[in-house]
Amino acid sequence: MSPNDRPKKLFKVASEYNVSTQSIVDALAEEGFDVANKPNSKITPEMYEVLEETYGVDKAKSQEHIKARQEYENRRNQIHASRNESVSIDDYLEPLDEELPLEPQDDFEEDEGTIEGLIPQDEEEEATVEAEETEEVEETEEEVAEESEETQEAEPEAEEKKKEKEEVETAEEVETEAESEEEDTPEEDDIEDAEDTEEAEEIAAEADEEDDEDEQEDEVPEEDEEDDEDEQEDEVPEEDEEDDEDEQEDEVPEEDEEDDEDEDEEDVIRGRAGRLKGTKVLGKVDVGNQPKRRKKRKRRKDRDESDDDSSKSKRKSKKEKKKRKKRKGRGSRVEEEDVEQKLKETMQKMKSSETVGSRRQKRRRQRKEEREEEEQLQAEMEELEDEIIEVTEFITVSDLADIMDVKTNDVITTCMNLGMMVSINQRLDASTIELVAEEYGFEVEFVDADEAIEEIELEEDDPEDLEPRAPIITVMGHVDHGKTSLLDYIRKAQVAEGEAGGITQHVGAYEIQTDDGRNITFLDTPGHEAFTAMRSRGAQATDIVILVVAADDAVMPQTVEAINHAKAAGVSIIVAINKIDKEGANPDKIKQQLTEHDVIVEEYGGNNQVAEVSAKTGEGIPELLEKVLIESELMELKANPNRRADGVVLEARVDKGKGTVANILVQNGTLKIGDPFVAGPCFGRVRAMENEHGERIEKAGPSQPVQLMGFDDIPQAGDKLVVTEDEKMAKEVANQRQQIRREQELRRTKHLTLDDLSRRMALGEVSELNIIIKADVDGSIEALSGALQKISTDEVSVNIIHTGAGAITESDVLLASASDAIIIGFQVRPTSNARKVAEEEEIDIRLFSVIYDAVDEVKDAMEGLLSPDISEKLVGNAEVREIFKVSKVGTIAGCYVTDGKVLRNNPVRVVRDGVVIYDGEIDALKRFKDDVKEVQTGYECGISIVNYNDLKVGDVIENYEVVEEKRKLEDARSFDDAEV
Ligand SMILES: Nc1nc2c(ncn2[C@@H]2O[C@H](COP(=O)(O)OP(=O)(O)OP(=O)(O)O)[C@@H](O)[C@H]2O)c(=O)[nH]1
Repeated sequence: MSPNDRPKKLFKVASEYNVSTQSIVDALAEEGFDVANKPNSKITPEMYEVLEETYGVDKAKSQEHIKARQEYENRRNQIHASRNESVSIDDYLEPLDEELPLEPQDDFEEDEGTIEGLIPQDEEEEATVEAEETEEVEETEEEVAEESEETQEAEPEAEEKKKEKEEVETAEEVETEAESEEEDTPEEDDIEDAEDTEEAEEIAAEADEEDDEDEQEDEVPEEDEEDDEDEQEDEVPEEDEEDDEDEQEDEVPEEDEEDDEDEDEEDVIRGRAGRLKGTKVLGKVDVGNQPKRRKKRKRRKDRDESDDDSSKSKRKSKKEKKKRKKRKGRGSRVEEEDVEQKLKETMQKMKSSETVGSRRQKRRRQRKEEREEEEQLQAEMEELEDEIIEVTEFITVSDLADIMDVKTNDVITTCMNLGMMVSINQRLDASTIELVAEEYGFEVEFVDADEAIEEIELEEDDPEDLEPRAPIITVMGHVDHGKTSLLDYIRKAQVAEGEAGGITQHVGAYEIQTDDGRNITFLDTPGHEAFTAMRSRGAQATDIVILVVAADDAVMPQTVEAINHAKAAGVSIIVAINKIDKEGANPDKIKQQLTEHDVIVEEYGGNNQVAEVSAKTGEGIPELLEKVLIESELMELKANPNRRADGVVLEARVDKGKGTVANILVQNGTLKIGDPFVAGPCFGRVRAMENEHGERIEKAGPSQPVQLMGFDDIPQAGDKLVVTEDEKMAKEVANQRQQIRREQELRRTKHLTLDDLSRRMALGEVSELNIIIKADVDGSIEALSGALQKISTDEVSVNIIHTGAGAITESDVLLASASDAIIIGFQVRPTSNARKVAEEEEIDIRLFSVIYDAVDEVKDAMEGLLSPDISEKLVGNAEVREIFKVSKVGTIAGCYVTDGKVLRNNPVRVVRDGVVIYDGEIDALKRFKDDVKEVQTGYECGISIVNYNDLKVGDVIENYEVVEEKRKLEDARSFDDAEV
């Protein structure tokens, strides 16, 4: 996934642009994006684009700055590196042809070849040995150079130079001492003063090597300038890249002040010296001075005494060779020029070889860098992977700490810093987990506990195995429009005819057969309540809804509700315009009215089939059934009867004789006697099955309703029943589900609430906020839904699934439950039934008297800022039972306190038929003739309201108080964000 496809978090984007989160929020707000100033707020690619436009220039500038800085650093490093490499003499030589295709070793052989010309044949062997030694030294010294380079890169230049000088001095000392065999060991102490022990050891080792060479040289009888030259040559291989110009130049004149003739040779020597590195060489230069020689001589003397004859003779021959060479060099001018020429050529080639050498070094360094880079990248990748933690919601503080590998106390402290007091075993909700994890640099992926343990995977059917199945129908419609009559008619007409004895028992659904032998299954609980109650448990049994509308009536509130419920479930709607036998039946009017609710019948160019029927006469019913079958064909409803069955529990109860029985609708596969199954948190084995006629059956195929026995416990309507491989598995899954259900019941609210919204958003569970609006009048509904729809964000869109005027009913609550919606009531109240169901189903009902309060509250919830400082609390209700008109005083309502209590000083609202009609204050609260401060439930009282005399019997006087709520975590968080 490209980074642009994925929303970024606000705080990351802020740090990317190096601006405050508030600035980002403001900038986005200007462009119409509403983003909460929370670190974890998601910045979508679209917002990111906007920010790129706003801050892109700054970002580019800062990137340029970074780039410039990097370039500067690179340049600086290069200078360092090249200084280390180029301590060579090359800098003082003519520029050389880079093209020379030379490998160092070959070059060297070639060099030797060239040297051959000037070195007598018998010296060739020695020259080769020397060359090999040089190679070795070069290799070692490259490594040393690399190390020293690394060290030096970190040092300021001035210091570095100083250090180099110190090194030179140290090395000189080392070298000087190294000349003496006896002093070889103690010298290491000095070397340790140099920057690297390892390097120093090498220095020592090389010093030893040089000793050998020097010894050989020293055996030359005449110790004069020629000796110096030899020495110089021997030193050459050890010249370090780090050597600096001055040092190099200083050495030479010191060594060879008088020897003008050897000037060119000196150049040559410098060239060779440059190729080989090592601070020790510089020491050697000094060693070339008198004291060194003296030491050498002394040592030679010692050696002479101890060495055996063979070594003596060997050295002698070498010395002689050298002597001859020198003398030869001196002997003729022409030869000298030749030598000069040859040496120059040699140097050129050597220079090339050196270039190759340094290239090799560069390559090596490059490879090293590449390797390091790769390793770093790898480490980063691993780190990134490590950064994502997978947790289930409601993990305890200590478990979270364990997963993040931090101390529990630290997590507790972090929570405190975030404004939460938590204990070690406290379970954290999703948004808190995310916030805490973020503090430790972790990204959270929530794993659904249900998913985590769900072991039953329903395998996909091969399309070839699928066979058409009967459609499953639910009949819905407004009260008294004829749902039951229609179902009854169909049942009697279609079932009673075909089956002897008709339907003898209630199995929640029944199958009918049309004249041409095709089956239709009807769920026999009409109305959307049952349908929605089932759906609210995650089960959808219905394929098609028959929407019954009485032709002599009109599209009524429950018709609209039924439409909304069906649409929310994504179920096809077939309209049955009933009671066409009645006078005044006007099917066209119904069709027209339905279009207003997006149910457009075919003749009006829509997709909804319509049948005009009479449940009384049976007219049009065959056509209706035909249309149902056409619809089911269009829907290609198919199932595979040859597999393990799955289905849905329609209802369950305990039967005295049979034990737990449940009505099951088989949806796929074939359910057989003996099948082990799991249904929600229950499990069992099919002991017996009966059809709707009370007959025992051995098996039941797709779309077939059965009454099933064999449960270990009572399942709930809507639980999914799945046949498992064996009973053990069924038991395991059921147990796990039980555990999860228990935990879920303990921990989480069943349905979405505004308080819960930000948490659910953090879990990624909510992408739309479903709202049901109930208000006093249509005008309020429009205003409210318009305002609410506007606050949709990219993250969460506000989806108004149902609106209606009047009190909040049970049906509204059930729809909210099935669609995971919240209910917003504007100047209306829930009916007592609705209130009860809402409590059971944990549906969030919010009541408002000001439209903008409603909008603000939803907006705050979406931004995770919910928990208003001020809220209303219902104190009690009093029902108006009698009205007394008292002149000069006004209307006094004789009331009965139905619940809670009525307090004299609290504000009141007058609610009529679930709709708030007045909001005001109590003028007088009386028990008999006494003014009282409060009246408890079950007592009668007299209430008069300031400036309101229009009270009627049946009104409810709602007594409420305004409470100030403590700020919650979200608020604390928002303060923190403001500081970010
Ligand atoms: N004339 C005539 N009367 C009908 C027809 N269908 C239903 N009725 C009558 O309408 C009344 C209500 O019918 P029900 O079937 O109870 O209506 P319902 O929609 O099931 O009503 P609830 O169960 O209260 O929701 C009954 O008195 C029926 O006899 C019809 O097609 N024609």
